[in-house]
Amino acid sequence: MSRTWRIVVGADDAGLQLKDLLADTLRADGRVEVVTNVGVHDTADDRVYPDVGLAAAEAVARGDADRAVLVCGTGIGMAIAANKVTGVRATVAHDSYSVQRSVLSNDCQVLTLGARVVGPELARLLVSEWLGLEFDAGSASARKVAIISEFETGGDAANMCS
Ligand SMILES: O=C[C@H](O)[C@H](O)COP(=O)(O)O
Repeated sequence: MSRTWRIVVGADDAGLQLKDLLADTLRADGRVEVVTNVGVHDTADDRVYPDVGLAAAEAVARGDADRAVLVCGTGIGMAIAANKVTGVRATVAHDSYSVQRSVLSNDCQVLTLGARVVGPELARLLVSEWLGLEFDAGSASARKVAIISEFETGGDAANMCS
């Protein structure tokens, strides 16, 4: 069996319904150890995508969770917000190949989805596939991801290319 994951889920008002569906899907999956729902929890919650995306990404950066699934209207705002947190790599992806490469090429810990772009059943399928993927730190992709991490922590990323 593959490893198990601690997952944070979050959404803004546009992504609330899909986020709750995906939280249920994740909780029913044996590969998921725990799902932490950082909201929004209802339509009265006026937090917007950066509020939720940053909070979820910080949970991943702290090591409180392994990964996050974040939903807004397009997935774009959540990805932008999550990527501002040091050490976090997030992307929007609505197709199987991009979801796969986001992990295997880019070591993304955060998958973002657009509730106004992707249907619920495709979203559930993509999240299920995503759970089965794990970055290989010994792969040729690792050196490329390391350049980004080095830049992020103030290192001389340009010299890592030579
Ligand atoms: O990326 C942003 C999201 O799609 C959000 O749900 C909608 O943002 P907007 O209301 O600014 O268009």
